[in-house]
Amino acid sequence: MKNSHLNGDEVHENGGCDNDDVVLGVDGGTTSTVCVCVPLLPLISNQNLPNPLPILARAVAGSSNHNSVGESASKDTLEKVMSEALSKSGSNWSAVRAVCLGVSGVNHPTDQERILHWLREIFPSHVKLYVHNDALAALASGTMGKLHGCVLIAGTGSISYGFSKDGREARAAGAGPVLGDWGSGYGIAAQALTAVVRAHDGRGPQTALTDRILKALSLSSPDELIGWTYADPSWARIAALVPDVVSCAESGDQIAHKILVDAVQELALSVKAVVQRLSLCGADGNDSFPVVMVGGVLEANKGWDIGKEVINCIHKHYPGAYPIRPEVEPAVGAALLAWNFLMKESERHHNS
Ligand SMILES: Nc1ncnc2c1ncn2[C@@H]1O[C@H](COP(=O)(O)OP(=O)(O)OP(=O)(O)O)[C@@H](O)[C@H]1O
Repeated sequence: MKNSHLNGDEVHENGGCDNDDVVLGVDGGTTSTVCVCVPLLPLISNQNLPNPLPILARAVAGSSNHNSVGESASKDTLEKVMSEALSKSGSNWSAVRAVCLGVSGVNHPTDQERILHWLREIFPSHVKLYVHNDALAALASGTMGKLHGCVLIAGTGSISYGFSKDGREARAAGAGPVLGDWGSGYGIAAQALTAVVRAHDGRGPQTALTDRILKALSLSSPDELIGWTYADPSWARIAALVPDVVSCAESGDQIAHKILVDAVQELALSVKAVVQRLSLCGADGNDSFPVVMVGGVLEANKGWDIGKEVINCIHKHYPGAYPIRPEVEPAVGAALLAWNFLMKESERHHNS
């Protein structure tokens, strides 16, 4: 493997890269971190992206959200996952031409700067570095690297994130369960558990959620839910109950149905907030724009399909919104973003 020996401003006929040069795309989530290593040349030499995109290697590690695991563990995880992807691809650090990290917990320019500063200690100055919130990588995974439109992520947590054609960005929700992400997996499951306890106390109506959830958790009484939640309050463990809520709603339980209807409203509201702030729908409200749908909660279900209901709700306000369920994972979206940024810089260089 050769070092490209280019500084960032040099542009050759092939876009300024060697055959062996690679791009790293990283999706740093709260649950896991994925890094893909992509060869740069096929991306540069094709006007259209090759389909399927060549992936040299993929590596997976644990959480890299600094809010969850702390800064030092987050750095260790990111470095480890990049190193593993490079070694699996038979490549090494000196072949890296650009890196795009989409990391959850990057919410402020200071988060971005801190990570960029640390990355600069690993990579020499000619390597292009881009650090963003992981939602941006998810958006790019649906738009094949184009930064336009809105992404809705609903997994354990939820967030809506958008980008306008003139480069403005906006987000809504994604602040965690304490701060009201009621459309998230955690939000839905917490509402369901609350409904069970309320019914048991006599503070709320009876619901099929009681039997369903107790069975799923191998518990015999709602009283035991107190010990169950205190034993391990991790968000993903609670959020895992969403398919049980969906089943109850599908069997006609009104409480479960109402919880899902409220979640749909919350998720659609977060998309609408982003669309409004960025005027993605245009002055007359009819412009078309993509809404990239990501996360387990938006999985298509035969009966109660949360993702479909969210889209129906968005369509009432914005008929031009078109849903995209990405065919590639967010880490590939991050690699595509790095490629896109490189192309833009190369164009700017040619035009100057
Ligand atoms: N068929 C389904 N219908 C609805 N929800 C589902 C379905 N399958 C899984 N889920 C829910 O999806 C959530 C997990 O989704 P996902 O794996 O995308 O999240 P994550 O990566 O753990 O979280 P995050 O994106 O917040 O980091 C859980 O709440 C789970 O209960």
